Amino acid sequence: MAVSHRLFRLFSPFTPAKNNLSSFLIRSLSSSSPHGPSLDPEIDLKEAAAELEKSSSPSSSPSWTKGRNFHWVFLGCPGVGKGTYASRLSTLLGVPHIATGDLVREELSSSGLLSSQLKELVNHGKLVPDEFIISLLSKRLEAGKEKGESGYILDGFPRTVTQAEILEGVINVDLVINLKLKEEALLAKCLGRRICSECGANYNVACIDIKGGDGDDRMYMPPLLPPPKCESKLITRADDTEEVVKERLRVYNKMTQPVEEFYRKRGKLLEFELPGGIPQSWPKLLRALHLEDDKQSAIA
Ligand SMILES: Nc1ncnc2c1ncn2[C@@H]1O[C@H](COP(=O)(O)OP(=O)(O)O)[C@@H](O)[C@H]1O
Repeated sequence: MAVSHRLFRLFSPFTPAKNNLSSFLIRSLSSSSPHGPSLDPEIDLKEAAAELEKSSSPSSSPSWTKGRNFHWVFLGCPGVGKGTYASRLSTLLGVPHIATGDLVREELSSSGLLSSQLKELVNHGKLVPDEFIISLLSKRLEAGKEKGESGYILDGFPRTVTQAEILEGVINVDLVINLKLKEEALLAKCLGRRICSECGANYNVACIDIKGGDGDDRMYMPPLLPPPKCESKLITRADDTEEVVKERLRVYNKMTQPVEEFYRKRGKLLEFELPGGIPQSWPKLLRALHLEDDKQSAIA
């Protein structure tokens, strides 16, 4: 039996508590999932959306720069820099950066059968089942809501049209930033990625220099090297090998690219082509978002 089916069987008995975010996300999933039995066929997405509207903070501000109830999503291929820019915006806007990849990796660090089955998927560049990711994200959003979080920047979710439909049914996403980068740079950026095993900070040892030509500008991305305190603690993600990155790029094109179209049709997609490294891209991204960062020269 395929790993994803075995995992679905592990998750399908999940019975969420009533009247909370997890409950609505999971019940929405069960009524829309094309590949699994329904947990509660009487609940539909509209009902979930209406209930959530009552229970969550208001999010209908027409301007994405108003207030702190940002519900933003980052899309983009592996290695494009979603984590880097989502985390900078999260600091600037004072809303949490929620990366489903981080939630998955935390889960993988626990032992047990489920964790080893998930590891098999992640380390082969496959997506984990929608049920699992919805369950993880729901728990994270619930915990945030209890702490008074009233907005967030999602990174790595949604990654399938099913996930996007579910999210759209329960939350009013204001803006989807679709980061783009020359394909030649993506693989090099994933292979150069390093993480500090102690503080979790991300670095990149790749020095990318793509010659211009045919109307294209030269693209230079200097390495993002660690400070001395992290230098000896750097690790590489198990899924950042050449073979697995190529598979992740293939999976992105097949499963996640349709999500771009999903948001384009709804007028929520902001396409942003990264012109180079952080010093060039960050100010340009801020301008595209009509944001200002007083400290930008210090942190670029
Ligand atoms: N929304 C999601 N749906 C399914 N799987 C996910 C999702 N988010 C993260 N994952 C799993 O976690 C892995 C790592 O995610 P992430 O850190 O976002 O990687 P990337 O650098 O490829 O964008 C993915 O390859 C996938 O296995």
